[in-house]
Amino acid sequence: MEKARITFGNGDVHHKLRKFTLVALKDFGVGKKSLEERIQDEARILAEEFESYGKQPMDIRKTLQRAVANIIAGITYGTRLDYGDPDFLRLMQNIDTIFTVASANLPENIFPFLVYLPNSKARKVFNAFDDMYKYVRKRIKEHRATFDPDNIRDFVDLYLKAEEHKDDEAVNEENMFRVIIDLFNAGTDTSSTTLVWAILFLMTNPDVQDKCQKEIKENIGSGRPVSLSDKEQLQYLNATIKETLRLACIAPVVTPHTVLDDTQFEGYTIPKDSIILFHLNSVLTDPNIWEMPEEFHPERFLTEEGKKKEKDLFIPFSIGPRSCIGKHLANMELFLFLGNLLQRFTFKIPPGCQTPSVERVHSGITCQPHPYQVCVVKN
Ligand code: HEM
Repeated sequence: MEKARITFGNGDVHHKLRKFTLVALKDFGVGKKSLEERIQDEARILAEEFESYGKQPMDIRKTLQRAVANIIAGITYGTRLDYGDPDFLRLMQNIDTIFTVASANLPENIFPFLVYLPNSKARKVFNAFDDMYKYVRKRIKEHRATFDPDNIRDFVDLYLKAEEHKDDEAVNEENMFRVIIDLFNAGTDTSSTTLVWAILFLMTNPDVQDKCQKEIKENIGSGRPVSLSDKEQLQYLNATIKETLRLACIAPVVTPHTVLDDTQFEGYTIPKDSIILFHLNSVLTDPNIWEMPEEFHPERFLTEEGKKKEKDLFIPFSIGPRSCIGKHLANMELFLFLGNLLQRFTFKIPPGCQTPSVERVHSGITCQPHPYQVCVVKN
C-alpha cells in the first residue's frame, strides 16, 4: 500500500487519510476530558505562566506555541507535556525549523543536489522531520503496549483500533506517523502565530482590546472561565478573531494543488498535472473586496446592531476539498485562549518602547510579525 500523508499527499490514500482524520477530529469529545475543557485548562496554565513573568516585557511567541502544541499532544497522545520537558522543547524546535525554513522558494527544489551541501536549508528540514518521526515512533510504541480497544484514549488509540479491525489498508503504522506529524506541524504554528498576531493587534489597538474586555465583563464577569457556550454573546471578540485571521493572513500560500484534467480558467488553459500555488492574501487584502484592507477594523464583520455579518470571501482556511481540516479546532482554540486571557490580562506596549510594527513577514510557510515585546498586565 502506498505511503501517504495529508498535507502534500495526493490521490486515493490522501483522500482516505483525510476522511479518517476528519472523523477522528470530530470524535474528540470521547476520552475523559472534552476538548473544550482541555483548551480551558491549557489557557489557565498559560495564564499562570504569564503571571510568573510579572510585569516584565516578554516575547510570548514560544510560550504560545507550547500551549497550542499541547492541545495537539492531548488529542494525539491523551496527555499534555510540561513546558520545560526536553522532548517537548525539541519537538517545538523541529516545528519551528520546518515552518521557518521550508518554503517553495528553496533553491533545493530546483537543484536537488544542493541538499548535500553542509548548509543546505532543505537538509535542516529533513533532519527535523527525521527527529520528529523518532519521537512519534516512541509514543506509538508506548500506546501499543497499553492499548485497550474498549478504552479509546486518543487519536493514536483510534488509529490502532482501525488498524486492528483492518478497516482500511491506508490506515497503517507508516501513514499514522505522517498524519500525526501533519497534525503537529499544520496545527501548531498556524494557531499559535494567529494568537501572536491577535495580541499584537490588541496592544496596538487599545480601543479594540477595551471593547473585547468590556463585552467579556458584561456577559461573563470574572467568576468562571470563558466557554464555547458564550460564543453567541461575544460577537465583538469573534469579529476581532476574524479580523486577525484576515489581516495577518497566517498561511498566505496554500499547499500545492494539482490540476487533474486540462482546465480552462479565465481564458488560460492549465494543462493536466500542473502544480498550482495560490495566494490567499490576494483575496484577504483585496481592496475591491475589503474597504481599507490594511486597517485592523473588526467592525467590518459586524452589522450596525453589533450582530455577526457573514463575508463570503473571508477564506483564511482556504476553500474546496483540500481546505483546512483543523478549521473547527483552530476556531475553538482562538476563542477560548483569547477570551480567557483577555478576561484576566491586558496586553500593553512596554513603557518607553515604540509601537511595534504590524508588517507581515513571509518567512517559510506562515506569515509572522516581527518579534515584539509585550507587558501582560493583570486586570
Ligand atoms: C489559524 C489556524 C489555521 C489556519 C489559518 C490554517 C490554514 C490552512 C490552509 C490555508 C490550508 C491549505 C488549504 C489548501 O491547500 O487549500 C490548511 C491545510 C491544512 N490544515 Fe490548517 N490552518 C490552521 C489550523 C490548523 C489546525 C489546528 C490543524 C490541525 C488539526 C490543521 C490541519 C491542516 C491540515 C492537515 C491541512 C492539509 C489538508 C489537506 O491537504 O487535505 N490546520 N490549513
